[in-house]
Amino acid sequence: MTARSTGSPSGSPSGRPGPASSRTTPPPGATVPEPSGPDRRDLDLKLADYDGCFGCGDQSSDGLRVKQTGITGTEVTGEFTVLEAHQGAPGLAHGGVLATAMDESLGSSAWVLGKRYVTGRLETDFMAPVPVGSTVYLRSWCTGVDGRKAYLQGEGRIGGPDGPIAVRAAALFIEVPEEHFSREREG
Ligand SMILES: CCCCCCCCCCCCCC(=O)SCCNC(=O)CCNC(=O)[C@H](O)C(C)(C)COP(=O)(O)OP(=O)(O)OC[C@H]1O[C@@H](n2cnc3c(N)ncnc32)[C@H](O)[C@@H]1OP(=O)(O)O
Repeated sequence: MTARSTGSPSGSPSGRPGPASSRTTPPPGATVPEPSGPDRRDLDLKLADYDGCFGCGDQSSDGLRVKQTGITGTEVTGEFTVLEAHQGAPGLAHGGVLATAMDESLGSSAWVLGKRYVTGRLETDFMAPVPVGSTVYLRSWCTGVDGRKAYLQGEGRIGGPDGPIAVRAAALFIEVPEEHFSREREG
């Protein structure tokens, strides 16, 4: 696997600091590997096998049903529409729903790295309220990998890929062995 240097973190469109704390910022020397995960066709097959995810599955009527729309390097784009079931304050998306959408998006970007990752830490900045009925455009990318730790950032924009930023996120994902998931199921 070849590697390139860690890119600089996303800018700060509002003058606020970026979303990443020291725990979600890659250490010096961390690199972003070339993705070795699935191509688009494999991805569709994989998702067809797994409808139960609250973030992207089709089985949960109140789930977010995030649709992944593109993969370029480690950057994954997706979108979902805010339903009434996703409200916090009347008419507005619940912050936890937006955090879940970011977890899904960041997790998809980790997934294209080609290993099994779970979210260890998730940080979010809520930048603007999101009305029910809005489509939120998600974008996440990897900022560095250091051993078992993958660092990711992402954003959700309202109404279009270039719309106003509603939420920004930074996360640390941890690589786990396959047994992680069977162990969790067995309790
Ligand atoms: C393209 C589209 C594709 C779509 C495909 C589907 C995508 C699906 C997307 C779905 C998306 C949804 C995804 C989800 O929702 S995943 C579900 C939510 N997450 C979990 O359930 C994870 C629960 N936690 C655990 O299982 C364990 O705690 C893990 C496995 C994370 C670590 O326990 P483990 O015993 O294995 O390892 P360790 O404790 O030695 O830690 C290892 C290292 O990591 C560091 N560390 C750990 N935690 C933190 C922290 N919080 N901040 C800072 N650092 C942290 C730690 O200090 C250590 O560092 P060092 O001492 O080595 O330096």
